[in-house]
Amino acid sequence: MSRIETDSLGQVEVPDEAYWGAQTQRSLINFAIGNERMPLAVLHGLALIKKAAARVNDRNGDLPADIARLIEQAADEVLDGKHDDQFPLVVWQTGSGTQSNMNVNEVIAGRANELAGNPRGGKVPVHPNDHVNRSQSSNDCFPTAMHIAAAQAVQNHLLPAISELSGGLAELSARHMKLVKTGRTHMMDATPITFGQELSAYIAQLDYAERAIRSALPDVCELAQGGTAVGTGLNSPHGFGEAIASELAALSGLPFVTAPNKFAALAGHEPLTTLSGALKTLAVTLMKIANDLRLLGSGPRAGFAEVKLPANEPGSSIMPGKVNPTQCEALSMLACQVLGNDVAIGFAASQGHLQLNVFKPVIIHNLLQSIRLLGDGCSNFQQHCIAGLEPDAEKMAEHLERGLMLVTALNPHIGYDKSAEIAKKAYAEGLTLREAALQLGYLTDEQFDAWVRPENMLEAGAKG
Ligand SMILES: O=C(O)C[C@H](O)C(=O)O
Repeated sequence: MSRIETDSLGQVEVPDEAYWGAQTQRSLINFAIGNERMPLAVLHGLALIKKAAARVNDRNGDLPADIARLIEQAADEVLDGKHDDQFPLVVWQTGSGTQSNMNVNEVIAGRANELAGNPRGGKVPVHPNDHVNRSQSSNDCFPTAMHIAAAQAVQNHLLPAISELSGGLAELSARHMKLVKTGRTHMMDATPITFGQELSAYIAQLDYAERAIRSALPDVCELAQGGTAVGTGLNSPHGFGEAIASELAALSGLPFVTAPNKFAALAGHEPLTTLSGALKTLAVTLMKIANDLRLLGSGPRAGFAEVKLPANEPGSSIMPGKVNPTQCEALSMLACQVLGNDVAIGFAASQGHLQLNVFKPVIIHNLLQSIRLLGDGCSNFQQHCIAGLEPDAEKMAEHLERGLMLVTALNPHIGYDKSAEIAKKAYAEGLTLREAALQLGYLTDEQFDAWVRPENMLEAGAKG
């Protein structure tokens, strides 16, 4: 069953059960592209704006109090997730997000009218444009919703997940701070390091990424709302931007403020581009961690085999007993996606034409996907990889003993050239360093014991 809804182009048939109106229905018909829905976080961001706008408009005397109350009530239902099925539009629509803004305006009006005792949908007593969209344009609402959604996702999902992974690595690092193993540079044997030291690098790298993300947040907390169509604020009252930003801050608990230049807030997306750059830094860090651990876990017989990754599931459908570094694979795949998303965001953000950037949906779709993947990735990797990861101390000791670069400890005693001769002879003739050194007559057995001590080669100022 259907009903007739109208917009400025005429009449449209809308399913009876839908709260939306003509403009949402037209978008559904005109943009049957892909199956990427507009993220719910953006739609909830828009609903929060409608609620805040109703309050400010009510206070200013720009909306009758009963209409404002109906809008707030319907917006609250949307925010509670009661109407999530009423937002069917895809990302690949108008570049300003107008159709999703209208989708939210129509659903809130459609439900408010029902709450007022009228049939679902329609424009009486609550009109989607005149009342729900009062003092607003999609051009300021949509970027505001983008910033709200991004800030909430970073604050509530990503930052706690980074701490979780960092905490797990810190615990593992502390537990193995004295476990000596061979270091590797250029993928070749180098001087010793402890497993704890090796892991401490990952924690510091995560800290850099986290700091970059945190420092992007203040600009993301600046909101375009109040700029209306082109940034001048036409059709909104004086002070509307400041008033709605503080209303949104109070409603969300996040430190939102009005953007100092509304023209830039509509036409550009520098704050979200910067945030995406910081997410790229985190993806780069996670890629390094995942790659290192799958290398160190390679084997179990014919690889490095210095760490044992948790055996979470059978790895192969054909090779019995094989276990694969699947957590590292998932983490590095999602890092690739985030790196790609950052490229798409960069292209899209560079396409501001005159007063409006019309690549907004693709920016926020990619950005929220990156935040979600990184947050889930950090938590999942902690729980299903780091928490169950154990070093193989025996294998580490074996590699250390056979390693030729312990010879570096002899540099201060016999010089680089003689030390190099020892290493080359040991490698060429399959000897230990000790055997080669003694055969060359460059030092005694006792001197070798005193000078070549991996545990004394782990910090600045140490001399073998
Ligand atoms: O939807 C609006 O409020 C404005 C639209 O994006 C436009 O600039 O044409």
